[in-house]
Amino acid sequence: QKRPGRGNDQKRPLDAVKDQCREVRPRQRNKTDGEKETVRSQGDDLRCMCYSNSSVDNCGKGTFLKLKETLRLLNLHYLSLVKEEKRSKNVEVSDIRIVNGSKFNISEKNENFNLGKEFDLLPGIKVGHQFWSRSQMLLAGFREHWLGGTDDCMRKSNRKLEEFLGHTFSIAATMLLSGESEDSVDDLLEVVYTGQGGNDLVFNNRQVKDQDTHLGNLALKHNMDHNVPVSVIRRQDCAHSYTGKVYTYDGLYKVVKCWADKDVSEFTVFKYHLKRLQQRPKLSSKDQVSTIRGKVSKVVYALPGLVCKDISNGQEDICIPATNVIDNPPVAPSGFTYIKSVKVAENVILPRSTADHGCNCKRICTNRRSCSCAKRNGSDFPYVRRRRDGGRLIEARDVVFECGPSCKCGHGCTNRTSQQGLKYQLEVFRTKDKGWAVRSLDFIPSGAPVCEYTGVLRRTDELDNVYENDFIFEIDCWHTMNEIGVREKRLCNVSVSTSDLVGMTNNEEESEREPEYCIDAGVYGNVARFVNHSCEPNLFVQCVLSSHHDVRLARVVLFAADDIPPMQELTYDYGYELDSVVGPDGEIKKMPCICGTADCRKSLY
Ligand SMILES: C[S@@+](CC[C@H](N)C(=O)[O-])C[C@H]1O[C@@H](n2cnc3c(N)ncnc32)[C@H](O)[C@@H]1O
Repeated sequence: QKRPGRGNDQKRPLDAVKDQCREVRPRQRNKTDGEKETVRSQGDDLRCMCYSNSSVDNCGKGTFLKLKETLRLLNLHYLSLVKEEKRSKNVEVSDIRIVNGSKFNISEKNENFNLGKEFDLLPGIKVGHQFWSRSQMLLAGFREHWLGGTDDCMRKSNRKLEEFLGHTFSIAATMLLSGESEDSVDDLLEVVYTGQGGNDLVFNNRQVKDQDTHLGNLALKHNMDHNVPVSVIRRQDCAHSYTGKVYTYDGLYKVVKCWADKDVSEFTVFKYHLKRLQQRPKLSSKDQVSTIRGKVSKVVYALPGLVCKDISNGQEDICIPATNVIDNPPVAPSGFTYIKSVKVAENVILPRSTADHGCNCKRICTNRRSCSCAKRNGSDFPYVRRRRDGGRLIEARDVVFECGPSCKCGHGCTNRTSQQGLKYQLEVFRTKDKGWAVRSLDFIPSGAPVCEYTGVLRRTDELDNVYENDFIFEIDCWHTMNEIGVREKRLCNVSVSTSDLVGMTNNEEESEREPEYCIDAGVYGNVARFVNHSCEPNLFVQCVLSSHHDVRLARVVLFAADDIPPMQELTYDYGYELDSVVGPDGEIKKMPCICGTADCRKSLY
């Protein structure tokens, strides 16, 4: 009888993305798509692109996934560049270098990654969508120009303009509000924007000459004259972002007025009064907190429905609040005891860490040729660390060998990234239909460890309450390495030296058996026990070995597969094989999946 368990089909987020991204093509619009239409707004006629409902649904969902895949590929590219930067002093990772990288030259980007720029609803990019760099916006096709506030469509999109408006003049498609040069009138519904040009970009950004009516400035006037709305992006500082900035899509604005003015130094500047289109989706107050300011302000965000200040009872470095705005009266999560690290069942013996497990590096491991832990990872370091991002896994692997108790390096070594405890402010919250769930109040960068799955480390064949227990995680590292069942190997170009590993068997029959050990979080567990399943998850499961080399007893750590904005539910793919769960009556058990994603498999198992 197969038991409920997880980890059968651990997705390979980045590898899978690499294949799929090749299929991404510029969006082909059908005839009914993108027809000129007059939309009533604030008493005026506005001319903008309008998609029929069905095509918004079809393209919107498909494009959303393509966008996610493109951004994953971009993140992989970024982390690989950071690795290169660490190895060679001549390589510096800048946003522009990311775009100019071989995989991402602009022409290839246009063919493979540009999702199509429109003047209205941008497929795949909803109001509130956050970008972490200009390169992300560029590669997603959201903007076409690297610099400047206003992205006029004169150069690349004349054909589109002709199709759309019958004109060949420039139109602004997107504009960036940096919060630096705008007038004080910005209440999220109305903005007075100062045009572009004439400022010292290299030194202090001050106005050094008059602005002229070229490019973006002219384009914005055309928007006003011809009633074409412009997509507004707001830029904010954000410590978690690798560029130090976050760019939030704030929807469509109409240019209602423009005029020439004098700035404090008496140079001529152009001013544009913009009003947000009321019929477009609004940022909800929660989103405004989380997206407009780039991260959740803990003062503004008072955690409605707080039922427990810290489910870890002070065990974690960062408290984990629980909220419940669903039940009446609201209840707190119960029926388990929080444990920060794995508890080993009495009849399980964890191998002892011996000197030959450890590396001899001093302080931090940097030399991939001499560090014995790096050698086990295919003569490479699996993590990179930049600034204070705490370390990020470049790509999902069959297994990651981290430094451990026998290593001579210190606790700050990047090759101990998953051992540093919680780094993000997580919240357990009650959902309408899936019980408890987890989200983060902080931005989580892709590749960052989110939490380890803790519980009691048990032999799988000794579980007693298996049919009622939803919290069992089977440790299937060995199965992934050997592509047993539906599991797929990760990172095919990295071969793990099996001579180092314990728990391996050459006996085919034995190796095909179900995982021998599992982590049972039914009674003892941590925040990971509340993370739900999704068919399009934003986390992935990574097996990690740090204090021993027995793959059957590997640690299980959840990592971010994407850049995850605040307030988004955290999920991973439970990876059940279909029809693999058998009930006490011998019948196959089914559990419908309600993750709600476009590509939902409709069944957990
Ligand atoms: C590890 S627990 C996750 C936390 C759980 N929601 C809770 O309230 O404790 C796994 C259980 O959550 C529920 N669950 C998680 N993801 C789900 C999904 N996508 N669809 C339906 N139920 C889900 C199922 O009942 C599953 O057995």
